[in-house]
Amino acid sequence: MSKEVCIRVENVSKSFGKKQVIQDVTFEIYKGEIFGMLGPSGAGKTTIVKMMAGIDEASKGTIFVFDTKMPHLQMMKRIGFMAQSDALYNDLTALENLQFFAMIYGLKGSKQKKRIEEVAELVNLTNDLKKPVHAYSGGMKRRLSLAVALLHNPDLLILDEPTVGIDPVLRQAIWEELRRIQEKGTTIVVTTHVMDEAEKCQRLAMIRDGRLIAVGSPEDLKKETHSQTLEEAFLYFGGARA
Ligand SMILES: Nc1ncnc2c1ncn2[C@@H]1O[C@H](COP(=O)(O)OP(=O)(O)OP(=O)(O)O)[C@@H](O)[C@H]1O
Repeated sequence: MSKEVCIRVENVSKSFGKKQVIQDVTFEIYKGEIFGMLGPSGAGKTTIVKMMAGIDEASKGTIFVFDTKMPHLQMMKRIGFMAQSDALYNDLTALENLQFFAMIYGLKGSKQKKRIEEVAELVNLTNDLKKPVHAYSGGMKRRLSLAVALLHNPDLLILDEPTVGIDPVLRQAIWEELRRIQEKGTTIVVTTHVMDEAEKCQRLAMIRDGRLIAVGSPEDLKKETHSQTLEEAFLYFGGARA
């Protein structure tokens, strides 16, 4: 794997009104890796990935994606973002949803058709495209959201809790898909509060109370803290900083 930088988070803080929720966070994500953002609910994972995706702006500090300061409209076209709640049109079929978002990305005609077929195949929804989304299960909606995020072939894919509410079998299928996408050279950022998912990432950032408490590969983070599990390592780093 190359060590070229995809995302550089530099001294980033974020406040909502008087409440500071991200405190001077600095780390890098390399091109082509699956990078995890691990932390409990409310730690600040969503806030950080939204700033990476250019949906929100840092109050202090800077985020660079492919050396471009975010937010940046052109760069956002190279990013696929899957939010925590599915932003789908329930009354439309899955195919119509994909066609709608493809149009927004400027994909038309035979190119659009081909790309929709590809992403549907990738998330295993080829045979369910004609169903209205309101007839979809939660897991199918997540997979359709992933397909939407992949439509424009992004160089960077940012997924906010992609497998929440998804059963273990589907969760495994999604991870297999992510690895396939990674093999094509895409950098993937995934937020999670689940330790076994964090284990699947090449490297991860541990976030607690808006602070970066550790960053490294799951192996290194465990070794460094003489821990058997990532959970133990997380508690160690959290406690060491408290
Ligand atoms: N728009 C907002 N206005 C005010 N506070 C906010 C806003 N968005 C997030 N926060 C606060 O920022 C903190 C971090 O929230 P964030 O959603 O980033 O955490 P998270 O780690 O992604 O949690 P979860 O796993 O539950 O999604 C929380 O205290 C949250 O209440």
